[in-house]
Amino acid sequence: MLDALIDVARQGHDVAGHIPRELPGRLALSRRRSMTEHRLDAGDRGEADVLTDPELAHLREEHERLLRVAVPGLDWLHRQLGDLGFCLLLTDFSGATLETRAVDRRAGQFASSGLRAGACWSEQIQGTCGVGTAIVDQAPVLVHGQQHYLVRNHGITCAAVPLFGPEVKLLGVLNATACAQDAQKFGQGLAYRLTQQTAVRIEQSLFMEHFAEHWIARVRRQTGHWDDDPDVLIAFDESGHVVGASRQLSQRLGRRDWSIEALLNQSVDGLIDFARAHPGAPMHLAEPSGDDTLSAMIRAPRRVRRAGPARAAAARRPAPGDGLRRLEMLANSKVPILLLGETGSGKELTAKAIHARSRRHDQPFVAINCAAIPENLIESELFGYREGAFTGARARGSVGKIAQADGGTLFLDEIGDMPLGLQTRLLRVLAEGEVLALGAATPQVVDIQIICATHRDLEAMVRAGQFREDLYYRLNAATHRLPPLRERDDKPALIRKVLAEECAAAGKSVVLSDAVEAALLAHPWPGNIRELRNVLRYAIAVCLAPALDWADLPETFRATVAAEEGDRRRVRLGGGETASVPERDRIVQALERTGGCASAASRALGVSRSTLYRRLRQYGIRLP
Ligand SMILES: Nc1ncnc2c1ncn2[C@@H]1O[C@H](COP(=O)(O)OP(=O)(O)OP(=O)(O)O)[C@@H](O)[C@H]1O
Repeated sequence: MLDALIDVARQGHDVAGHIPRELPGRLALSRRRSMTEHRLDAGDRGEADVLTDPELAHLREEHERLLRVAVPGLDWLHRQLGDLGFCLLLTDFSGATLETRAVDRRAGQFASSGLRAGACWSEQIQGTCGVGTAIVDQAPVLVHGQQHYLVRNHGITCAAVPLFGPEVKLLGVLNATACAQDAQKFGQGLAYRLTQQTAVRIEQSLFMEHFAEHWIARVRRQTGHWDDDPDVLIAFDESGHVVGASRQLSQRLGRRDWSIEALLNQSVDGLIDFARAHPGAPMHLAEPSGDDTLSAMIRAPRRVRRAGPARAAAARRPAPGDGLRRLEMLANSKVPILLLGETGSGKELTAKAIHARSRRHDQPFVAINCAAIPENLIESELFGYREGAFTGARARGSVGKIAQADGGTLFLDEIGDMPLGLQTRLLRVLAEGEVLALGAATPQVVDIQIICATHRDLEAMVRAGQFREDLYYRLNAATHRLPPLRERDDKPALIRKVLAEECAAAGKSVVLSDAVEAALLAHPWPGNIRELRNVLRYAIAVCLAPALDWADLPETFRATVAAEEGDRRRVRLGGGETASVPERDRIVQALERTGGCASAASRALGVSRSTLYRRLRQYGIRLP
């Protein structure tokens, strides 16, 4: 595997600062999208949308982590390029400008060209441009003068580089713009190279921060020349299990499980012992060829896990309604939205709310449940067909759901159940904005906002080869997770809200008795809000008194609650453990005796450190 690392390091070097050969083709495609898909008027001189101050403040809050890490990089780049007449932009993944930098005497001029905080530089709004095209292609781009689609942007030249987070997810774009003449004078190439180098550094800082609780190997190929390759970063845990790697290496490794031993040809104990004995020193790995050397700096975990599982989950838990505003903004910029959540947690309701508050609210909202339609019919349902496309087809053909949603929103529920072949066709719709009906000769251009939803673990499906990785990355830029009802902080308020809605629908007015309220609050609600609504609807229908009583609840629900209460009592009495307790106990005792030191505990138990870590994972034991 060392060869793979050397390749990746070399590739990183080759990519940095070089203008990609395929750029003219990409710009031509973007131009076509601007015309046919975004239907922009190249001569439009109107003011582009700019976020209001409160909207911008909200957006900055949402991207607090990106800003914290990227702003020092933006400032550094400004020190290099500001005096040469460049204005710098940091945008989020939809092209909304979060921060700008320009020297004072030029700031006003740049702002009047739309280079200011809150302005949106998506391709859908500006046509071919640095930021927007870098977002669509997920690759760096250089757009000079008249290569911009809108005439009003012909006077500027832009070097834009996408920024990816540690999970290879697009977070935003770093962009350097100058007046076209200045850029020619002072070197567009220089701006491009420096912007790429800064983007690499920002990505590395994000990686280091994200994996601060893990061991990190910074692998470096030194060539004997002055321009060393960018570091390849690999994060791993004490058992040697690789938990993350920098982008190019991640792509090279695929989604399999890797151990640091396999990647670096060194035992994990050897790496850790070396790092402890020689902090900050590079560890020599190999001499691949001639003068070149490959070395790794091993960084110890910075932070100890402080939060217990419950606190960590609470920290991750979104506040009610949190993020809906951001989704509304995204709905207007045509970034596909992915809603994740258990069944009944409100995905479809959220999709409808996004549509209702978007600019498309008076256009169709078309929903299709990919799990509910037989596999052989989904294709014709989605894409439609021309007359005679297949035996049994309706004589006059049929308009597919995608075309029906033209101008509006297409909601693809249970996207995880979409057959692989159709995923490829959907990807084409997303990339090119065109739909080809079965049996049709020419595609139809469509303008749709796509919202997908699933209760499945798409990442695991990608790993298992059941979901296309490229489609997953297309869809997951704007992901919104709906918490299960049992984890919602607003559970009491939500119960009251659904009760009020169901009372209104039934034309009754009832309240909850204490016993019922306690049962509703304690139940884990595997069917989430749908289950809650059904239980309350039933109870309201049969209730004869002004307060819902225990006896009004559906019998199956009462039986489940009684069983759950029994389980809780057994656990309180310590009787709920399973057969494999002895080994688990021995491990816990060994850790207690050794003050939580994994090495000492593994010696005491007579197993290797990696075996101990495997067991810890297996039994869900966390080190203090
Ligand atoms: N915030 C909410 N307030 C009130 N009712 C809600 C809320 N969210 C969801 N519901 C109700 O819960 C039920 C299920 O919602 P929805 O169909 O949107 O869930 P879903 O996640 O799409 O489910 P599935 O994955 O099974 O399709 C509906 O009756 C809906 O009215």
